[in-house]
Amino acid sequence: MAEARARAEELGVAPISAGVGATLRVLASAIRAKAVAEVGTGTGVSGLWLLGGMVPDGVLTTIDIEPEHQRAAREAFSAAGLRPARTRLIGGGALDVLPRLADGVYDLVLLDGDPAEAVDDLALAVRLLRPGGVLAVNGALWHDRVADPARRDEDTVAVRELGKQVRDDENLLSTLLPSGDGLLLAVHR
Ligand SMILES: C[S@@+](CC[C@H](N)C(=O)[O-])C[C@H]1O[C@@H](n2cnc3c(N)ncnc32)[C@H](O)[C@@H]1O
Repeated sequence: MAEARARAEELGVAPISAGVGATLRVLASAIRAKAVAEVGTGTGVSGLWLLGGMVPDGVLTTIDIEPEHQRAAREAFSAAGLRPARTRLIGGGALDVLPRLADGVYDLVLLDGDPAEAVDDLALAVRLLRPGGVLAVNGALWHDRVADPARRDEDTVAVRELGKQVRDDENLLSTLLPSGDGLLLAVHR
Protein backbone atom coordinates (compact mmCIF):
# COMPACT_ATOMS: atom_id res chain seq x y z
CA MET A 1 0.00 0.00 0.00
CA ALA A 2 2.83 2.41 0.90
CA GLU A 3 4.52 1.62 -2.42
CA ALA A 4 1.31 2.28 -4.37
CA ARG A 5 0.93 5.63 -2.58
CA ALA A 6 4.54 6.55 -3.36
CA ARG A 7 4.02 5.69 -7.05
CA ALA A 8 0.84 7.80 -7.04
CA GLU A 9 2.83 10.78 -5.82
CA GLU A 10 5.51 10.19 -8.49
CA LEU A 11 2.88 9.99 -11.22
CA GLY A 12 0.78 12.88 -9.93
CA VAL A 13 -2.26 10.71 -9.18
CA ALA A 14 -4.49 11.44 -6.18
CA PRO A 15 -5.24 8.16 -4.37
CA ILE A 16 -8.22 7.72 -2.07
CA SER A 17 -7.67 8.70 1.56
CA ALA A 18 -7.13 6.05 4.22
CA GLY A 19 -10.53 6.93 5.72
CA VAL A 20 -12.33 6.34 2.43
CA GLY A 21 -10.29 3.19 1.81
CA ALA A 22 -11.14 1.74 5.22
CA THR A 23 -14.82 2.51 4.66
CA LEU A 24 -14.80 0.77 1.27
CA ARG A 25 -13.01 -2.24 2.72
CA VAL A 26 -15.62 -2.62 5.49
CA LEU A 27 -18.42 -2.12 2.99
CA ALA A 28 -17.00 -4.71 0.59
CA SER A 29 -16.68 -7.13 3.50
CA ALA A 30 -20.18 -6.42 4.87
CA ILE A 31 -21.84 -7.13 1.52
CA ARG A 32 -19.47 -10.07 0.85
CA ALA A 33 -18.53 -8.47 -2.46
CA LYS A 34 -17.46 -10.94 -5.13
CA ALA A 35 -17.62 -8.72 -8.21
CA VAL A 36 -16.48 -5.11 -7.95
CA ALA A 37 -15.95 -2.61 -10.78
CA GLU A 38 -13.91 0.55 -10.48
CA VAL A 39 -13.37 3.56 -12.73
CA GLY A 40 -9.97 5.13 -12.03
CA THR A 41 -7.45 2.39 -11.17
CA GLY A 42 -4.73 4.94 -10.45
CA THR A 43 -1.75 3.13 -8.96
CA GLY A 44 -3.99 0.64 -7.16
CA VAL A 45 -4.54 2.20 -3.74
CA SER A 46 -8.34 1.96 -3.86
CA GLY A 47 -8.08 -1.48 -5.45
CA LEU A 48 -5.98 -2.78 -2.58
CA TRP A 49 -8.51 -1.51 -0.03
CA LEU A 50 -11.41 -3.04 -1.96
CA LEU A 51 -9.70 -6.40 -2.48
CA GLY A 52 -8.90 -6.47 1.24
CA GLY A 53 -12.62 -6.55 2.01
CA MET A 54 -13.90 -8.71 -0.83
CA VAL A 55 -14.42 -12.47 -0.53
CA PRO A 56 -11.19 -14.44 -1.15
CA ASP A 57 -12.11 -15.37 -4.73
CA GLY A 58 -13.66 -11.99 -5.52
CA VAL A 59 -12.59 -10.22 -8.71
CA LEU A 60 -11.92 -6.50 -9.10
CA THR A 61 -12.49 -5.14 -12.62
CA THR A 62 -10.72 -1.81 -12.84
CA ILE A 63 -10.58 0.72 -15.67
CA ASP A 64 -8.08 3.46 -16.38
CA ILE A 65 -7.22 5.50 -19.43
CA GLU A 66 -3.52 5.79 -18.51
CA PRO A 67 -1.42 2.65 -19.21
CA GLU A 68 1.33 3.86 -16.88
CA HIS A 69 -1.08 4.05 -13.96
CA GLN A 70 -2.31 0.54 -14.62
CA ARG A 71 1.26 -0.78 -14.87
CA ALA A 72 1.92 0.63 -11.41
CA ALA A 73 -1.33 -0.86 -10.11
CA ARG A 74 -0.48 -4.28 -11.53
CA GLU A 75 2.86 -4.16 -9.71
CA ALA A 76 1.10 -3.11 -6.49
CA PHE A 77 -1.39 -5.99 -6.73
CA SER A 78 1.40 -8.46 -7.39
CA ALA A 79 3.54 -7.08 -4.53
CA ALA A 80 0.53 -7.52 -2.24
CA GLY A 81 0.51 -11.24 -3.13
CA LEU A 82 -2.77 -11.14 -5.02
CA ARG A 83 -3.31 -13.86 -7.60
CA PRO A 84 -3.59 -12.40 -11.14
CA ALA A 85 -7.07 -13.93 -11.46
CA ARG A 86 -8.35 -11.57 -8.76
CA THR A 87 -7.85 -8.45 -10.85
CA ARG A 88 -9.00 -7.57 -14.35
CA LEU A 89 -7.32 -4.37 -15.49
CA ILE A 90 -8.92 -2.81 -18.56
CA GLY A 91 -7.23 0.06 -20.35
CA GLY A 92 -9.46 2.71 -21.91
CA GLY A 93 -11.87 5.52 -21.25
CA ALA A 94 -14.72 4.76 -18.86
CA LEU A 95 -17.36 5.79 -21.37
CA ASP A 96 -16.00 3.25 -23.85
CA VAL A 97 -15.38 0.41 -21.40
CA LEU A 98 -18.35 0.56 -19.00
CA PRO A 99 -20.92 -0.31 -21.72
CA ARG A 100 -18.93 -3.50 -22.45
CA LEU A 101 -19.24 -4.84 -18.87
CA ALA A 102 -22.07 -7.19 -17.88
CA ASP A 103 -25.29 -5.62 -16.60
CA GLY A 104 -26.69 -6.26 -13.14
CA VAL A 105 -23.94 -8.48 -11.76
CA TYR A 106 -21.65 -6.17 -9.76
CA ASP A 107 -21.94 -5.96 -5.97
CA LEU A 108 -20.11 -2.63 -5.80
CA VAL A 109 -19.06 -0.02 -8.36
CA LEU A 110 -16.61 2.73 -7.41
CA LEU A 111 -16.35 5.89 -9.51
CA ASP A 112 -13.02 7.66 -9.06
CA GLY A 113 -12.12 8.74 -12.59
CA ASP A 114 -12.58 11.98 -14.52
CA PRO A 115 -14.99 14.25 -12.59
CA ALA A 116 -16.05 16.02 -15.79
CA GLU A 117 -17.49 12.68 -17.01
CA ALA A 118 -19.15 11.89 -13.68
CA VAL A 119 -22.75 12.22 -14.83
CA ASP A 120 -22.23 10.10 -17.94
CA ASP A 121 -20.36 7.49 -15.89
CA LEU A 122 -23.19 7.41 -13.36
CA ALA A 123 -25.86 6.00 -15.67
CA LEU A 124 -23.47 3.37 -17.01
CA ALA A 125 -22.31 2.42 -13.51
CA VAL A 126 -25.82 1.98 -12.08
CA ARG A 127 -26.63 -0.37 -14.94
CA LEU A 128 -23.87 -2.70 -13.75
CA LEU A 129 -25.21 -3.07 -10.21
CA ARG A 130 -27.20 -6.07 -9.06
CA PRO A 131 -30.29 -5.28 -6.96
CA GLY A 132 -28.92 -4.36 -3.52
CA GLY A 133 -25.54 -3.48 -5.03
CA VAL A 134 -23.77 -0.32 -3.92
CA LEU A 135 -22.55 2.65 -5.93
CA ALA A 136 -19.64 4.56 -4.37
CA VAL A 137 -18.40 7.90 -5.67
CA ASN A 138 -15.12 9.25 -4.34
CA GLY A 139 -14.60 13.02 -4.38
CA ALA A 140 -18.29 13.82 -4.04
CA LEU A 141 -17.51 17.06 -2.18
CA TRP A 142 -14.91 17.96 -4.82
CA HIS A 143 -12.53 20.01 -2.68
CA ASP A 144 -15.51 21.50 -0.81
CA ARG A 145 -16.58 23.29 -3.98
CA VAL A 146 -19.80 21.31 -4.55
CA ALA A 147 -21.55 23.05 -1.63
CA ASP A 148 -20.48 26.51 -2.81
CA PRO A 149 -22.90 27.72 -5.52
CA ALA A 150 -20.39 30.36 -6.61
CA ARG A 151 -18.10 27.60 -7.92
CA ARG A 152 -19.14 26.98 -11.51
CA ASP A 153 -16.08 25.28 -13.05
CA GLU A 154 -16.75 22.23 -15.23
CA ASP A 155 -15.65 19.57 -12.76
CA THR A 156 -17.55 21.08 -9.82
CA VAL A 157 -20.74 21.48 -11.86
CA ALA A 158 -20.49 17.87 -13.04
CA VAL A 159 -19.93 16.42 -9.55
CA ARG A 160 -22.74 18.61 -8.14
CA GLU A 161 -25.09 17.33 -10.87
CA LEU A 162 -24.10 13.73 -10.16
CA GLY A 163 -25.00 14.20 -6.48
CA LYS A 164 -28.36 15.68 -7.44
CA GLN A 165 -29.15 12.84 -9.86
CA VAL A 166 -28.28 10.24 -7.23
CA ARG A 167 -30.46 11.95 -4.59
CA ASP A 168 -33.36 12.32 -7.04
CA ASP A 169 -33.23 8.71 -8.27
CA GLU A 170 -36.00 6.72 -6.56
CA ASN A 171 -34.08 3.51 -7.24
CA LEU A 172 -31.08 4.70 -5.21
CA LEU A 173 -30.93 5.09 -1.43
CA SER A 174 -27.96 7.36 -0.75
CA THR A 175 -25.82 8.99 1.90
CA LEU A 176 -22.83 11.30 1.71
CA LEU A 177 -19.98 10.62 4.14
CA PRO A 178 -17.71 13.60 4.88
CA SER A 179 -14.65 11.35 4.77
CA GLY A 180 -11.66 12.37 2.64
CA ASP A 181 -12.99 14.43 -0.25
CA GLY A 182 -16.50 13.10 0.28
CA LEU A 183 -17.71 9.53 -0.27
CA LEU A 184 -21.18 9.23 -1.77
CA LEU A 185 -22.75 5.81 -1.22
CA ALA A 186 -26.00 4.64 -2.79
CA VAL A 187 -27.73 1.28 -2.62
CA HIS A 188 -29.48 0.17 -5.80
CA ARG A 189 -32.93 -0.94 -4.59
C1 LIG B 1 -8.15 10.06 -8.68
S1 LIG B 1 -7.25 8.99 -9.70
C2 LIG B 1 -7.76 7.39 -9.13
C3 LIG B 1 -7.07 6.96 -7.87
C4 LIG B 1 -7.31 5.52 -7.50
N1 LIG B 1 -8.73 5.22 -7.39
C5 LIG B 1 -6.61 5.20 -6.20
O1 LIG B 1 -7.19 5.37 -5.11
O2 LIG B 1 -5.46 4.79 -6.28
C6 LIG B 1 -8.15 9.12 -11.20
C7 LIG B 1 -7.75 8.12 -12.25
O3 LIG B 1 -8.73 8.17 -13.28
C8 LIG B 1 -8.07 7.99 -14.51
N2 LIG B 1 -8.94 8.57 -15.56
C9 LIG B 1 -9.07 9.86 -15.94
N3 LIG B 1 -9.98 9.98 -16.90
C10 LIG B 1 -10.43 8.73 -17.15
C11 LIG B 1 -11.40 8.20 -18.05
N4 LIG B 1 -12.08 8.97 -18.89
N5 LIG B 1 -11.63 6.87 -18.03
C12 LIG B 1 -10.94 6.06 -17.18
N6 LIG B 1 -10.02 6.51 -16.30
C13 LIG B 1 -9.77 7.82 -16.29
C14 LIG B 1 -6.73 8.71 -14.35
O4 LIG B 1 -5.79 8.24 -15.28
C15 LIG B 1 -6.39 8.40 -12.91
O5 LIG B 1 -5.56 7.27 -12.82
